[in-house]
Amino acid sequence: MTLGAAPLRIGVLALQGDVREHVRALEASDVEAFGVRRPRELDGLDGLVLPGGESTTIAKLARHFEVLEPLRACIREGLPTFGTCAGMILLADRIVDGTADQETIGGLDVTVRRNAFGRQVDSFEADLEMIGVDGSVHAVFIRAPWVEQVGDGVKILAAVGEHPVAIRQGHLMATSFHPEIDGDGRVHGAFVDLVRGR
Ligand SMILES: NC(=O)CC[C@H](N)C(=O)O
Repeated sequence: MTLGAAPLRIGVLALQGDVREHVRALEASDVEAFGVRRPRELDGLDGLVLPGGESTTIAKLARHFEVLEPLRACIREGLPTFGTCAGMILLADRIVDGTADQETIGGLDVTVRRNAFGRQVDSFEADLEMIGVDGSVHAVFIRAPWVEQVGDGVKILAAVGEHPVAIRQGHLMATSFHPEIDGDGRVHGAFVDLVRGR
């Protein structure tokens, strides 16, 4: 008899945003998923999701809970991490239209523009082709960022017009949209594949 491997453990940063929906979407890929907030809860994770919400608020809360530096350290050390919407902004090394004192966690060699699609199209939905996901992805954008400039190591997985909205750089992945809304878990599945591959 062989023993089954322990399921992967994936944390969802639970400072703000739709944590429960991310947990559910991850569970569709047979992983153990749960909210994390304290530095010690990052110990032993196989992967991490940074949800959408308000990037300025999440960064401030991360400072308050003294988890900002531990998050930076985990990402530097190679923890596979998936940022969605505000989570994409938090993973970006550079942002445009942030607030004056806005901090990010960083790690992705990209410039991300906040609220990029403008007031006319504050929120919209689109069916996209995305590298690594079979079939089209129904993507929900809510005051979403786009990727304005990418470094050499960044692979563009999906775009709206000429604007990248899903990217990967090594152990990091990010989408401008909210795959936990209206999704069927396939985008989270692509992230779980990334985690399994590392
Ligand atoms: N849905 C979202 O996560 C919106 C992101 C938000 N506009 C920000 O700047 O953080």
